[in-house]
Amino acid sequence: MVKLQVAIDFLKIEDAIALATKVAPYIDIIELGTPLIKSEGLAGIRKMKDAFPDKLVLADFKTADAGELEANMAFGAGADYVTILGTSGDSTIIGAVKAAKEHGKGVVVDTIGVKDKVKRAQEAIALGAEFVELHSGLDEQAEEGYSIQVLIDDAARAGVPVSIAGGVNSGSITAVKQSGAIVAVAGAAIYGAADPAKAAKELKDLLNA
Ligand SMILES: O=C([C@H](O)CO)[C@H](O)[C@H](O)COP(=O)(O)O
Repeated sequence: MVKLQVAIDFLKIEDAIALATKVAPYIDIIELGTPLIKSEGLAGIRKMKDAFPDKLVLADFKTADAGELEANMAFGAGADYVTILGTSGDSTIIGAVKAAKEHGKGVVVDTIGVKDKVKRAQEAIALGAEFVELHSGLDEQAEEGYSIQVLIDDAARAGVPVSIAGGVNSGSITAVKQSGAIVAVAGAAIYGAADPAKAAKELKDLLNA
């Protein structure tokens, strides 16, 4: 079953927890987005995990250096996953994986800014990442001509466990599922919807169809 991850790009943890409360029945992984973590810090991760002890919580650190140290910070605060940038050196990923093993948690390597996402995904899994996020960030999505199809094609070619993030919505999530991705990440399609619970349920139903 493909997991559904909600990416929460709010700035206040109270707003993030209120959103998560609405959508939790349909969500497998709750992601604290990078802006939320910069705004609320490690305390925000702890508050989210305390509110949802039975959900997987992902801290979207996008770590570029000091992989072991930063991963230890995230796991110590209650995160089940931490993201490390694929553009960082192998030693950064290796350090984070070491921390993950010590905590019984997982590293997700984020390919934002990586040119050859398929190759880096394969390398990251070989280094011990649990899965790789094939990701086009908010700025890239705003560029003219952006299409999530590139990520969907990469996922089908990667042959390793991947998630897809970068404009997943009700129009694209079936293709995301068919690509072989193990996690579909949806941010604005859920938190920007008039009825986030309805939007999350629709995405979950499409994944389960
Ligand atoms: O990770 C994200 C971005 O870098 C800002 O933190 C987004 O949450 C991710 O791209 C998913 O959001 P949507 O593209 O809005 O689905």
